[in-house]
Amino acid sequence: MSITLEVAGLVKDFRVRGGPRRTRLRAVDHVSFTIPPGRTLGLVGESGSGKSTIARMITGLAEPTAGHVVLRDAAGRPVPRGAHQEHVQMVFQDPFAALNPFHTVEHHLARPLRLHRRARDRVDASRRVLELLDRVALPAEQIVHRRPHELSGGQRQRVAIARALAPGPQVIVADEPVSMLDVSVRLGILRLLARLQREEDLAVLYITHDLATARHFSDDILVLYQGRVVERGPADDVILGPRHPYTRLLAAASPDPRGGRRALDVDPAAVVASGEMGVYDHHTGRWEDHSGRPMT
Ligand SMILES: Nc1ncnc2c1ncn2[C@@H]1O[C@H](COP(=O)(O)OP(=O)(O)OP(=O)(O)O)[C@@H](O)[C@H]1O
Repeated sequence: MSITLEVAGLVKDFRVRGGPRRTRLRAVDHVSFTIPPGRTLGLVGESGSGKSTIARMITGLAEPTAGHVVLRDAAGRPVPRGAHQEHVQMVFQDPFAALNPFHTVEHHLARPLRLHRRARDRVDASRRVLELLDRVALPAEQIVHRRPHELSGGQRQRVAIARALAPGPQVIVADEPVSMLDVSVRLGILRLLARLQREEDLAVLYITHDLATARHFSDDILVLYQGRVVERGPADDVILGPRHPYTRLLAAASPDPRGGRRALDVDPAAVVASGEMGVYDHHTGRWEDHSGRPMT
């Protein structure tokens, strides 16, 4: 089954501790996007811009203050809320924290298989566990009885990806899936996610603050600043021809692939001053306000 992820007008407010009652922080401010099957959307923005909060609302770990997360089947019908968990799975930043230190690789994978009725019995579950490990290019027989601390960081993240695949999801939310891994294994994990996406026609939300991998592994990019979308469009257009001062700042501050860091050519104050600017949409080639109306 192919699934499209639709996020419409998503808002999340948090109560600020210690402040006067009713003080709220708007962490996510009317964010909308659609990810069809077989596409990757890169969600970029610096720390605190609201990326993880969006991921948590999509996967049902947090309730939106307003707005909707809708999954649509190939005929455009919404999938009932109760079935979301089976269709949407998350890959977290820290695979060590995401896995239980007391349980073996087999346990981590057999459990979701049984919970989501993807295995008939114990024998079938064991067979499918080996298949899952194969799909994430791990030496199945060698590691199936190991515990998380007996694996390398990259292997742990592959196990976490295998676990995310166990329920047979059509949507994967990958929240900074390589930022805690050794640089030498990052590319391998991103290529694995890209291969799985092609093989399974998955809709992928790739959350990162790294513009270079966002460009390489995403079809489209959405730039988030203080909970708001400020720029969206095809990955190359956004990264190579940024229009919003904030995206320009991000692009200027990101490491030069030839080594070293580029000097900032945008004044951060200009970014703050542009807080009232709208969203630049490369698909339409125009500025829009935050409800999608063209700005003059
Ligand atoms: N449970 C919470 N209670 C109060 N404020 C929160 C909570 N979770 C997040 N926030 C605030 O919401 C804003 C967005 O946080 P979020 O974690 O979504 O950002 P992020 O872009 O994912 O950052 P990072 O890359 O550091 O994870 C931040 O200002 C954060 O302090």
